[in-house]
Amino acid sequence: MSSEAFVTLATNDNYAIGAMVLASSLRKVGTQKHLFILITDNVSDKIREVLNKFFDTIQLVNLLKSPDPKILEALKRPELSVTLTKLYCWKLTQFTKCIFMDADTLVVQNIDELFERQELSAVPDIGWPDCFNSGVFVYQPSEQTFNNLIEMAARDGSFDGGDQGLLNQYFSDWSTKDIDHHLSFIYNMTLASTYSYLPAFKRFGKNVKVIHFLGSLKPWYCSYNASTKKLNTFIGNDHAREFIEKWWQMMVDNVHPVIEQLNIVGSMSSMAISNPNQPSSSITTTTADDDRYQAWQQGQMDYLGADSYDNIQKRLDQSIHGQQ
Ligand SMILES: O=c1ccn([C@@H]2O[C@H](COP(=O)(O)OP(=O)(O)O[C@H]3O[C@H](CO)[C@@H](O)[C@H](O)[C@H]3O)[C@@H](O)[C@H]2O)c(=O)[nH]1
Ligand SMILES: [Mn+2]
Repeated sequence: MSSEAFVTLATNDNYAIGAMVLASSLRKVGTQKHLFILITDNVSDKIREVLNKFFDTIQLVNLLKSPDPKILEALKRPELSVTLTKLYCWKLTQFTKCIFMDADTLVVQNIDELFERQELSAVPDIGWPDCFNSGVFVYQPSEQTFNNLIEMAARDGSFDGGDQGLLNQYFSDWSTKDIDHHLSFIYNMTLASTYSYLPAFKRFGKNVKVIHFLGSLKPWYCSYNASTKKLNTFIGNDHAREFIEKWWQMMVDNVHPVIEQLNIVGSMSSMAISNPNQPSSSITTTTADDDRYQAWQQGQMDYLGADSYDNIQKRLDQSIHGQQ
């Protein structure tokens, strides 16, 4: 077994779909590295079956039942539970070096060269470039580091309530200590950069190796027409659209056939690709009925049903009008 791995995390079926697309994209660019996913109880059995086809190892972690008192102490802050799950990647000491990638990333060129970098290497966050973005990072598994991180989470919390704040607190000299720990932006290009610095994107965009769909508009919330290879509705610039369509094309070409082969589309009563911020009833697509199944066969996949546009619109309204 290779001693180096790409590691991701999914705590629900939505992110698991993202993880499958990520894994497909990694294989498509020819990596031979181990593909590893951490999941929690909430990932459905059907989706786990599909994940098996994409990942070499699926590891279930269940923090809530963890016997470790330090973890339970930290879990008094429920919003940290997902954060702590990501930290579990440090426990994979069967590997000497790993690259953690968020489930909302897509690889478009081989990135195996990152295994030559040291812990902790990452890309500056475009919101505050003295902090790194924790969507892609090179690290070295270690029980000691894991314990230190959990201790810090329990003691100090995280300044942004997520793993990114905590990791930046822990690796606090990242921005000043060693420039070799700064990865090029091409390893974690966030879509917002196509809005905030378009000329740079036009000049360097072709070099991009990893796209990160950071923020609340995840590709799986968009509705895509596989016949026209276009998003059905999309508010945003053409570059962002192009990347989301790339994600969807990977989904249609590599993930959907596996789901179909396992006969999940026909047998599932509902496929809950839902947004945790919205009531799930309004955005659950029932795939069992014949009409939906036929639509799938014709490439008309609309995971979120007709309501997806409304939900995106609502979220955009919230950000434009500043309502939380
Ligand atoms: O309900 C959830 C939420 C997140 N994740 C996993 O955690 C990652 C991070 O969440 P994400 O929604 O991708 O966050 P971002 O929109 O990317 O926001 C930023 O803030 C997060 C919290 O600090 C960091 O984890 C991210 O790396 C950083 O890019 C995901 O990709 C998944 O792998 C789940 O499995 N389930
Ligand atoms: Mn992310």
